[in-house]
Amino acid sequence: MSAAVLTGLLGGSFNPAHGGHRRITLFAIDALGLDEAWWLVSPGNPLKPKAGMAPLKARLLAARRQARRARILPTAIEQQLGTRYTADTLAKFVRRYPKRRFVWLMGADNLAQFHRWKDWRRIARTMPIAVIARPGYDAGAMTSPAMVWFRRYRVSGASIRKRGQWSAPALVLLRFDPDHRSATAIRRANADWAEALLGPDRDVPLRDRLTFRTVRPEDAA
Ligand SMILES: Nc1ncnc2c1ncn2[C@@H]1O[C@H](COP(=O)(O)OP(=O)(O)OP(=O)(O)O)[C@@H](O)[C@H]1O
Ligand SMILES: O=C(O)c1ccc[n+]([C@@H]2O[C@H](COP(=O)([O-])O)[C@@H](O)[C@H]2O)c1
Repeated sequence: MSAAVLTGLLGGSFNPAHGGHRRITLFAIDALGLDEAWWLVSPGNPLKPKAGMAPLKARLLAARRQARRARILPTAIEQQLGTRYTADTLAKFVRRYPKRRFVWLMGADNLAQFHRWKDWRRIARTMPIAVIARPGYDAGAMTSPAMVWFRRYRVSGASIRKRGQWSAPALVLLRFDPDHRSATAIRRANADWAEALLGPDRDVPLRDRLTFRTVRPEDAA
């Protein structure tokens, strides 16, 4: 019997996607022995303001560019599922893809505020979580309320590599060369990135922009 496909999930605003996303994802694929990763381009992070958030279409297009020629599949599946909260998305995922196994990936900035996410302990019980070090956030992540709870569930990357031999909750802390890139810095340097990317489509009303065809995880090889 062949082993289940092991897929990493990196949720994000991707406003816009940048080389740091690509690099941390490739690093996680390697460190955890993942077969692939899906980027879940969020319709809207529940904890982030809507102001300044580019249309989903532009964020997905930028994500596709960043993911080129890598085992990374950008998707707007939360838009299709109608979910905003990660706990709801992941509950649907495990029902929808029973033959896959998933690992939730996130940067240390998200571990620092993970205790503010809806049903964060339920997320932790749904699948292992791997946290990638991020400059400026590692100390806050280590002392965060969620990390206090996670301490007893720490495992090594090697234990994720041994497919089928782990169960959630499980937390892996991944250390590597710090990557200083951020979407905030890109927006500061180029506030019009989405307009430029959408080109002639830029005047199409948002509701029509959202009728674009998304890559669906089912289409993944
Ligand atoms: N340079 C980085 N190092 C480690 N993790 C990162 C890095 N950039 C993004 N991430 C992680 O990737 C995921 C998606 O990030 P997101 O789309 O919010 O980008 P961002 O650069 O953090 O954006 P913003 O600056 O707008 O907050 C999050 O889990 C985030 O922690
Ligand atoms: O479910 C929540 O309560 C929740 C709160 C904050 C962030 N998230 C998710 O965290 C992921 C990272 O978001 P971001 O904006 O930091 O890139 C993205 O998938 C969000 O939907 C989820």
